[in-house]
Amino acid sequence: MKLTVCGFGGVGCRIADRLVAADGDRSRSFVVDSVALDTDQRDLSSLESIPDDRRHLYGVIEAEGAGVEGDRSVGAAAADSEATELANAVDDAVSSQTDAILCCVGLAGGSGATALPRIADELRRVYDVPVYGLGILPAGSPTADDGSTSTAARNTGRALADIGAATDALLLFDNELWLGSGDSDTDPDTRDDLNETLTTRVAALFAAGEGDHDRQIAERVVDASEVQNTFAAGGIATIGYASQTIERPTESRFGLGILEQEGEIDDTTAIKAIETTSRRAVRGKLTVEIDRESVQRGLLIVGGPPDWLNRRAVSDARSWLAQETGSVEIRGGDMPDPDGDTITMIALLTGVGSCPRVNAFRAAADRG
Ligand SMILES: Nc1nc2c(ncn2[C@@H]2O[C@H](COP(=O)(O)OP(=O)(O)OP(=O)(O)O)[C@@H](O)[C@H]2O)c(=O)[nH]1
Repeated sequence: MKLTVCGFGGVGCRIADRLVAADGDRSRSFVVDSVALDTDQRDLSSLESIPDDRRHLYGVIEAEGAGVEGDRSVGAAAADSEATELANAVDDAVSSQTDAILCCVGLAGGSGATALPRIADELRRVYDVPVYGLGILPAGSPTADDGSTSTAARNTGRALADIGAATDALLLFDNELWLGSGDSDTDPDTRDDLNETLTTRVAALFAAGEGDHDRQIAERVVDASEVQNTFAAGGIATIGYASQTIERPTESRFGLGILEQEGEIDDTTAIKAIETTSRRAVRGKLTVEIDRESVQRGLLIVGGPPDWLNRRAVSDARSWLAQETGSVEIRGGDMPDPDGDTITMIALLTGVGSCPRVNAFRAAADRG
């Protein structure tokens, strides 16, 4: 599925930048073009993969090129004063190839989270393609023991409401869930690790439907419309991901290990590998923790060498996901990788009705 990737604010631009870099590293390309919009000149300059002419500093009068330090009212004023320029900047990065526009943002900040809903509204009015949000929840509890709430928590609650309403679906990543103990999500090394974890999952999902230079055609290739139809449930979305290294069996033609060649894999081994990987993807850590029974739609993508993609096992894994989520709309697809040595499972769960962290941030915003 081909994306125009947009970064809004410091966090959003860093993540968009990582996605563009990840796209350059893989054989299946999913990025059509990219754009970075921020009020902070230093953050914009530190990007590595989004081209210079796609980086736009805005709100110089309001923020003086130094960001807004979490102040949503300054961020909103900056976005309002240059709304047309920002929309035009995204416009330049959208082409006839674009299947969807992905808007990345840190929900706790002041610039990106206030600019995104304004621009997303405009993009949805102009384009036929869906506009998806990719939002980062900050680490930490939204409410302190004494009942007080931080600016970051209140900002996040407000951003969830605004961006949720302005986009076709909002994919979330929760820093708290993925943070090692004692780490802080403001530490540059830690946030690079978080961004890597996120990028791996998001890139795997969107690259899944893209051709691998016509190598091997899957029996059931993931189509951009499958991803779009899954996201069409709307609301909150999350990704589950697991991969398992497989050992290809070898046999020797003359015994005693002479002239070893690849042997056939037996069904039981392939079925077991797909079963365990799908369970790990869905029951393991998602990008944001949700109540799995509140999912409306799901997409399960299975990647690996074609002879390991056992039809029955793949179909059983989908049925299992339907049971696990109580959803009747589970789509599926293959991502064959003839030279690969891993089974990869990507589970996209959408239309989430219950997400405890989202509820907690919304409550913090209501209280504040
Ligand atoms: N996953 C991730 N989280 C980050 C990153 N940088 C910051 N955060 C988290 O996002 C929160 C907000 O960070 P800020 O730096 O204020 O956000 P920002 O995007 O620069 O803000 P604006 O540019 O005003 O939109 C931080 O408190 C961290 O919780 C990052 O690169 N990746």
